[in-house]
Order: sequence, then structure tokens, then C-alpha cells
Amino acid sequence: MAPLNLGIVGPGQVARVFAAAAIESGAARITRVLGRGRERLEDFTAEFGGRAFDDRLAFFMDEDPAAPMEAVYIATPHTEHLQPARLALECGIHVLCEKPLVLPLGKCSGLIRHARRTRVALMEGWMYRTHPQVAALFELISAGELGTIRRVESEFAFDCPFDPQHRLFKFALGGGAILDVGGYPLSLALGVARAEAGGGSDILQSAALVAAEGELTPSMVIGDARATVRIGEIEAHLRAAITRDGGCSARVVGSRATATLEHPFMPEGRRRGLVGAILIDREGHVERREVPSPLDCFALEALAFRDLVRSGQWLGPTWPLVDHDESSVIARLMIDWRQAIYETLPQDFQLPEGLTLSDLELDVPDLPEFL
Ligand SMILES: NC(=O)C1=CN([C@@H]2O[C@H](COP(=O)(O)OP(=O)(O)OC[C@H]3O[C@@H](n4cnc5c(N)ncnc54)[C@H](OP(=O)(O)O)[C@@H]3O)[C@@H](O)[C@H]2O)C=CC1
Ligand SMILES: O=C1CO[C@H](CO)[C@@H](O)[C@@H]1O
Repeated sequence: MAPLNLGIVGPGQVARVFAAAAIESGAARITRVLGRGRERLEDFTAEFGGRAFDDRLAFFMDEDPAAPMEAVYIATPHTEHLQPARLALECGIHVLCEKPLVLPLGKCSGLIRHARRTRVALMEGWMYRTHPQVAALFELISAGELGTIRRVESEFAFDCPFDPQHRLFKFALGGGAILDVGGYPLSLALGVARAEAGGGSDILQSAALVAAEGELTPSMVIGDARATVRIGEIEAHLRAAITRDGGCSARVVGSRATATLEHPFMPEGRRRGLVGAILIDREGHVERREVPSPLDCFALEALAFRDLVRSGQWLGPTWPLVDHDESSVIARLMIDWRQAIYETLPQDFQLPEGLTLSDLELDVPDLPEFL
């Protein structure tokens, strides 16, 4: 299958990892790169190819046949996903967008509807879901090997030194643990519930936040967050942090056995890790099932996106990847999770830079049109 002619929006840290994997796997060749800093742009294009742009409209509208663009990978900070995504859809360009798909989160379903209306492929970048270890876990559950699932425990927590200018700690850029890594344990729990229900997305409608708590950083973003979420009969205990080194975990407790993914979100605990493993505990007897992959998650994700685009269908990725229904429910639950934590603050709390909570996610009026 022919590689995608891909544009990169935001040539930062993760874009470098993704571009290397996409090129090596044959999923894409980089034809355009959009950034703000000339030096960073030139470093990126020197390493991965493509023409450099520092103007968004020129990047999308350019008609140079030597640098055609069928699709974009958006890897800017969270708050900068929506505008390029909407512009891409207007131009009929397919979109693979890093998580969380958009801020304000309340715009997620609207963006998905817009993509479907314009018949453009839109995929949220949950790379961990492309690794065969996740499909293997879901198959175990669907096959009933664990018995009835009642509980999921999952966490993604790392300790980043506090820097108020870093995107992780800047409220105005969508900083905080829930928006950055909360979606990993959350989507894992939703995926488990779907697997138990046979893969369909109807069960997702039952998902609801039961309880939440967390602590803020001095820059007023959520540093460490816990949540209990109910999905059908399953209770999920979730944790996300950018201020505490808790690592990554995923444990699925069934009536017959408990399954634990050794490294749920990055096989071998590494971005370019290949070999996943599931530990299955049956009354104290633990079986370790390895699930190797010839390619890492970023390469698998790039290939899945290429296949989606080439398939010509615009309804988005399909189970066991995060599909559009799941993206919408992740966004809905993240709104509730964040809101529940901010609601525990005194009424007169102050957000930085004169912002209000609704500037990022709640009941916002339509953003101005960009064309
Ligand atoms: N799937 C995964 O494993 C990972 C996903 N991510 C996701 O990718 C996105 C980017 O993260 P990461 O690569 O760590 O971020 P970086 O800060 O390393 O890169 C962000 C890029 O966006 C550009 N940019 C555009 N607008 C802005 C702005 N207003 N402020 C700051 N930078 C801007 C940056 O600067 P310039 O334009 O100057 O080049 C840079 O190229 C996030 O949404 C995050 O959730 C992040 C890490 C891993
Ligand atoms: O998605 C992600 C995965 O891991 C990173 C930390 O290592 C996060 O910051 C990021 O946004």
C-alpha cells in the first residue's frame, strides 16, 4: 500500500518519535511540516524530510505538486489541536490528532460529526491501543477466561519537575494530569468494559464518574488525580499524575482470574517497546503470556491510520482501537473528572492569566471561524 503524503503540525518531542516510526514502517513520507520556530522546523525537515511552513494557511492551501498532502498528524499542545484539525477537515485532509482530541473537550463530538459530514478520516492518537497486547487482553476478557469482570485498576503517573512555562503545567495550554495522561487509564477501563460486552459501544453510554479527588500544582493545573468510574457493572479505579512517579499499571479483576498488563501503555515501558506481556493470576498461580509485535506502537498507529485513509471510509477507526464513540465518552468523562476536582476548591479560587474553567472545556460559545 502506498505511503501517505503526510504533513506534521507541531514538530516537537512526540512528533519526532512518530515521524521516525511512520517513515521506517513505510506508513508515510513527510511532505510538509508546520511549526513556529524556524530553527526547530529546519532541524525537523533536515532529519525527516518535507517542506517547512510557519504559516498555517499556506501549509494547508499550498498546491505545490512536489509536496502534496493527503493527511496531517497534529502534535501541538492540547489547546492547539482544534484549529488545525478544523482547517484540515475543511480542506478534505485526513487527520490523526494527538490526545486529547480537542480542547474544549465539549467540542469533541462536534469535531467528529464535522469529520463524518465532510467524509474525512479522523483518528485520535491512542497509540497504545494498536499494540497486540491490548487486543490479546480484550480477547481474554471476551472469551470469558477471567470470568465476570467487576473491577479495573489503572494508572499513568510520572513526576515532571515543576516548570510553570512547560505545557504540562500551563493552564492556558491545557496543562494537568487528567488532560495529559488521564485518558490512558480511562480508555483502558472503557475498553475492558466493551470487551466484556462483546466489543459494541452501547455499554459506553452507561459510563459515569462516581467520585474524584486530586491536588493542584501552584499553576492551578491538576497534578495528581484519582477517580472512580462505573461502566455497566464494572467499577474502575483510575489515577493520573504529572507530579508523582507512580508508573503505569492496568489490572483487570475477574471472578475467575486477574489479568495484569506488565506495561500497559508502552510495551517494555519504552516508547519504542515491542514485547507486551499479560500476567494471568488464577488463585495464586501466575501465567505470563508474552505478546510480541514486529513494530512499536507509533509505527502500528501510523499503519492503522494509513489503512484507515486508504480504506476510503470516514467513520473513523474501529474496535479494538479507540473509535469515535469512545473518543466522545473519554472527553465527556474527562470534563466530569476535572470539574469534580475544581469544584472542591474554594469559590473564589483564581486561575492564572484571567482564565476561567469554561475557557478550556465547559460550556463555551463557538470559537471564531478561521476561514
Ligand atoms: N502519544 C504519546 O505517546 C504522546 C502524545 N503527546 C501529545 O502530543 C502533543 C504534543 O506534546 P509534546 O510533543 O510533548 O509537546 P512539545 O512541546 O514537545 O511539542 C509541541 C509542538 O507544538 C508547537 N506549538 C504550536 N503552538 C504552540 C503553542 N501555542 N505553545 C507551545 N508549542 C506550540 C511547538 O513549537 P514550535 O511551533 O515552535 O515548533 C512544538 O513543535 C500533546 O497534545 C500531547 O498530549 C505527547 C507525548 C507523547
Ligand atoms: O501521551 C503521553 C505519554 O507519555 C508522556 C510522558 O512520558 C506524556 O506527557 C504524554 O502526553
